[in-house]
Amino acid sequence: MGLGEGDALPETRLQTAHLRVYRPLMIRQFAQFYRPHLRLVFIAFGCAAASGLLELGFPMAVRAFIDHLLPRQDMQVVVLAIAGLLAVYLLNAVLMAIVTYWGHVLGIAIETELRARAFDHLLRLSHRFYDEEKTGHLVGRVTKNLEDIGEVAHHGPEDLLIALLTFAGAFALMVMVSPQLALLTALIVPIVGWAVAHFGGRMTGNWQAQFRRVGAFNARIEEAVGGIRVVKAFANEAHERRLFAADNAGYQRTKLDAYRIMAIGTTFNYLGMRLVQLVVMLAGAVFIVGGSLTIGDFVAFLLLVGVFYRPLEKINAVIETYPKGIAGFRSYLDLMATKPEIEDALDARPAPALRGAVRFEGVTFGYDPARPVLRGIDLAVEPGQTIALVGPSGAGKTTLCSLLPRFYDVQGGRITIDGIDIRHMTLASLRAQIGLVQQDVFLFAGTMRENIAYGRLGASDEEIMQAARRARLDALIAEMPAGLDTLIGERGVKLSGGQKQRMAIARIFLMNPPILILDEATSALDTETERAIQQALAELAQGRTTLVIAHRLATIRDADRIVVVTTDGIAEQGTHQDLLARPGPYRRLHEAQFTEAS
Ligand SMILES: Nc1ncnc2c1ncn2[C@@H]1O[C@H](COP(=O)(O)OP(=O)(O)OP(=O)(O)O)[C@@H](O)[C@H]1O
Repeated sequence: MGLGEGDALPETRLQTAHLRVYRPLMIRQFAQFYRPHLRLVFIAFGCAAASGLLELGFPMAVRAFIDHLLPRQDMQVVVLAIAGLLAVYLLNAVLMAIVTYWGHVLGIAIETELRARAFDHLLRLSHRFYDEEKTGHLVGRVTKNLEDIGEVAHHGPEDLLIALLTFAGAFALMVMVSPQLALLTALIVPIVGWAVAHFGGRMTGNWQAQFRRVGAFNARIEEAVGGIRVVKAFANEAHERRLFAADNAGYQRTKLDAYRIMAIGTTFNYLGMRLVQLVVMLAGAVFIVGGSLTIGDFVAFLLLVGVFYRPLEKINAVIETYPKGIAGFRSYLDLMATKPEIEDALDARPAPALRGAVRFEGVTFGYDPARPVLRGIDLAVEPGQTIALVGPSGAGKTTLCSLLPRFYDVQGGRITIDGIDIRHMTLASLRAQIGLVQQDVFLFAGTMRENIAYGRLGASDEEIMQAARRARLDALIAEMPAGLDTLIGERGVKLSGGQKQRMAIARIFLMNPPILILDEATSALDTETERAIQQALAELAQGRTTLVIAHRLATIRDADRIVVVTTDGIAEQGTHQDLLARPGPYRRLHEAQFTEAS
């Protein structure tokens, strides 16, 4: 289906990297999800098969009724036969109820499992993946895209089984009743079968497009709502509305394409089926007149044609569900095929309790390997030392620090802690020993207690309060009407910048790691808050190996060592006094800030 002009979908890595997932492989991968539910499979499919067989019996019963019972004109036998049919119907009703409920239990169990795996996979994917992807897209992949898989998981194999049974069974009976009519029917069936397969395939493609569309506007909503304060500050509502309208219209077009396919597909199927009926009626009439077919045979045959087509009709009726489920499973497979860039090595061991001797040895790294940000960096930090990283914006200070918890892996050289290459430690044990206070503090929409406790889940109230006290948050908590239970809004919007930073510091007090990375906030705070935060940070750094990314030189005078990072690497290092004494970049930076401040 063609995309209109100006209609290009945002190209993200995941979207363009659509794998060609071959059908047999896909079916095999899907089949493995049934394995833990074999009992349910047996119940649902067993009942479905039994129900299918009972359905087949009905036309034959009608045939016997017309040709053998009616001519006897014995009401007692007629009533008996109808009572027998009632019993069969009741049994069939029970079977269908079982299939409906337990079949869906099975389907939903599979859908839930897929969703859990997809979410788990998202948690495992690395920073680089998230650098490229948009949240809105990813939300769609775990929610809407998987919606109909449960339906397909339930109905797909069951319908297939019933289809096979009824096709084979009905056709055998048709041949038995009238071989000539059966042959005629068999000639027309492939046309209808082709239509179902063809339009189903086109719908699957359309659903994939719809998912991308939904992803695009989810991302748009997520950005506009997430950045609503910026949108309003620039009074750019009209601009956002226009962008959204374009996405919305794109989705509308794709959906209309779907309904066009559906309309044509349904018409084809309907006509195909009716055509068979008419041909059978015409030919049947000729055979009846010629004396080679009884009325009972004729009626039974027409009913058998109905049974024969039911699976096709069913597939057609759910033409939305199947292709949507298949497209959803493809999107799931695509996501799962994206391997986490950074994972535990096979021989990784949990790190012991670290002392914090950090060494960067000839470290080279670039987000794009062709354009390294860091080249041959050598840096050694003794346990408990505080090292301040300073230098021009974009020099790679943050990048250097993000290599330590392995948010990205070095491309050359290595990083060791206490002499162990960090790639030989398990990620969880490494990261549990590195505390990170970022410039841009992220808080979850919850209470102050929950946010502080994120540093160590399961910490007691006493421990949380102690961490809050050390982060100079106790006065604030005492002021709040709900104390620690105060809700702080999405991303902590109800807190001030300084309060958010102290929340981040409290978390790390609770976490109590031997290594610390402080990305100093650039925004200036009032002197009192600034002092409170500096005191809290100084206390936090005590006894821990600390890397501070410093923007204001005044805050790092007491650092054990100051390292000046420039785009060409480490330009110089030493104490504040040492560096000031030389006419190097530090002195220039210092003079610049000093002149600015005065
Ligand atoms: N996630 C990323 N993907 C691609 N490039 C990045 C990414 N993060 C940073 N960069 C680039 O890497 C370079 C170093 O950035 P980095 O944030 O490490 O600098 P910095 O010294 O910490 O700067 P600042 O003092 O402004 O915070 C910059 O050129 C930046 O554009």
